[in-house]
Amino acid sequence: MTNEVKLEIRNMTKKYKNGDGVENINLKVKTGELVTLLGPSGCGKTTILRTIGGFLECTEGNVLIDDKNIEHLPPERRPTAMVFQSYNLWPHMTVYENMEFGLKLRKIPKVERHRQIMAMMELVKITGMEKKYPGQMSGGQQQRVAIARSLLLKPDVLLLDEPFSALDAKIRSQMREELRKIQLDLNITVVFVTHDQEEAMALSDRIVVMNKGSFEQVGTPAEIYDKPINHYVADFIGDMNFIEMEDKTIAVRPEYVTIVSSEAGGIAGTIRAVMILGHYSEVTLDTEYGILKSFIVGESAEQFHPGKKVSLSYSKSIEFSRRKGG
Ligand SMILES: Nc1ncnc2c1ncn2[C@@H]1O[C@H](COP(=O)(O)OP(=O)(O)OP(=O)(O)O)[C@@H](O)[C@H]1O
Repeated sequence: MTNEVKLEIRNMTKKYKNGDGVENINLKVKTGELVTLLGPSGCGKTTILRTIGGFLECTEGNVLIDDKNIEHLPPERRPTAMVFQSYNLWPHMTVYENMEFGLKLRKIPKVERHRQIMAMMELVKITGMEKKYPGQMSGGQQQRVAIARSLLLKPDVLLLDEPFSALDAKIRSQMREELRKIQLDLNITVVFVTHDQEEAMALSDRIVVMNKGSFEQVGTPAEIYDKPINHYVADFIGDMNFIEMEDKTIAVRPEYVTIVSSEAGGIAGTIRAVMILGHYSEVTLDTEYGILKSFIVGESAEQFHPGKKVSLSYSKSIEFSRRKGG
């Protein structure tokens, strides 16, 4: 990643006729950076991606790549390429033909096309599948073809709209890792859309947390996780306990909650349930602040059973004032 700005969205608003859309969006993405738009369904992630790709017109504001306004350009003339959730491969073309199509349009000579396609197939690990049709491949393989096809166009900015959401959990995390590696190796600038916070945390240089058409917080995964700026972000990312006081809310991650014997002071609680989740256990407790959770690593959760009276303390917390905490 470098410090130069590759993509800039400046004061962008996109409103649909019914009033839905996104408002006053500002974002700078650096060359080689992977920025993820993260938020619940309907918050406007795809709308932003489509305005960058040229599939939607901004109502107000600009989209710039390398400081040049690209708004007058149709999608195919923009220095962007988009990969969709549904792969969008041409079913009547082989893998090879799918990948070759864009290069032909760009008048790349045949020998050079072949060289580039073979190298790209190797990069995304689909070597040997060039004669297959999309219908003869798994979802993960088809998405590899779709990503390869986009990368062959050497876009300045690659736009990925929930590319892995149709894949099962294991393939999904594998694809995520591979994408990140390719993206770093080739130093590609990526805007990635997902509603999956784990995917966003695992992949991104920076995450934009969205809510109802605007940005709540922009930051590195660690900043978003450790220093959420408000109740919404704290609640949306990871697990969080909220302890409501008169004038403020104290937010505590369950991994920072420790359970001790009831004589020890702190917040009194009664164990409600213990769930062993592999490498850690989730203990839920009834307290005067409602239900609170603690994550415990290792075997120590075995000493807790429902009904046991205990005491809670926490080592790290974030405070939101009630007024602006929202
Ligand atoms: N063509 C359209 N006409 C009118 N409203 C639209 C149109 N497309 C999207 N919307 C609305 O704009 C808002 C943002 O939609 P968008 O698809 O950008 O959200 P999203 O965050 O990508 O959601 P998802 O995760 O479900 O894809 C939603 O309220 C949606 O209903």
